[in-house]
Amino acid sequence: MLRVDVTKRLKHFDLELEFSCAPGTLTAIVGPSGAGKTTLVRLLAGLEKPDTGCITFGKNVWADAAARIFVPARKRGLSLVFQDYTLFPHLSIRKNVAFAAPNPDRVDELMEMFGIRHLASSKPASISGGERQRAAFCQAIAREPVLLLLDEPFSALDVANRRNLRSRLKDLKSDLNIPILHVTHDLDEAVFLGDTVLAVEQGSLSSDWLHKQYEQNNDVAHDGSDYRTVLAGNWVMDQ
Ligand SMILES: Nc1ncnc2c1ncn2[C@@H]1O[C@H](COP(=O)(O)OP(=O)(O)OP(=O)(O)O)[C@@H](O)[C@H]1O
Repeated sequence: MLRVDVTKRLKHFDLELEFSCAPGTLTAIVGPSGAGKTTLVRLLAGLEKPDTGCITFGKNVWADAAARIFVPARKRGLSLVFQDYTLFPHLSIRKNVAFAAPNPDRVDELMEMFGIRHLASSKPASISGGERQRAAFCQAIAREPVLLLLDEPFSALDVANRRNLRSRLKDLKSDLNIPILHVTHDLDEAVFLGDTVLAVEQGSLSSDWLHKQYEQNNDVAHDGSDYRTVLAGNWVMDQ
């Protein structure tokens, strides 16, 4: 279980967040631009230190401001996928995916699942953006991380690639059995993928923003699900 209870002073407001994510579940983080979503990802990834509070993963303390404990990114055993794919340009796609992967069989299985097995010997520069992002996903998962952090991983993709990757992620979610944190601007995507949807506004959890979005979206999400159902359930954590 990932537990987060931190504050961090930002330029215009304080980030103050408290929540937890269980293994096998996906927590979608939504909210307006500049709300602090990427800062949260950077705190979890070990790229920034909280000013106060703790981040723990199971029995491991990753950050504790009072005790001056801070475990750096490379020692947290997590994977991070951004909007911009993070592949080594000089390595083939298979070597990229296999980089830091403990189990070679899993590499081939994941490449098959993400539809990039035929690109095994290609270099990143010679394949499409969507294929590169699929390879970046495979690489992130093949490392067998304890936590998967996704920061707008689909936002540079066209609709078809976006849908394809979304579905793969949904299929994999419970199999991976790790907490997944997914930052997105797309509320439909958050509702489609998320077991929990957290809205962050000005650094704090707030369901107000989500309610406003729901009203503007005319009650019904594009996939047919009703935001009202989502908002009435346990999906949204109210502060
Ligand atoms: N290290 C920092 N120190 C002080 N302020 C920061 C720091 N990093 C980001 N900020 C500020 O904190 C706010 C939140 O930024 P952040 O990138 O986390 O938002 P976001 O929700 O991810 O936005 P977007 O959806 O546009 O990517 C912004 O006003 C930003 O200028």
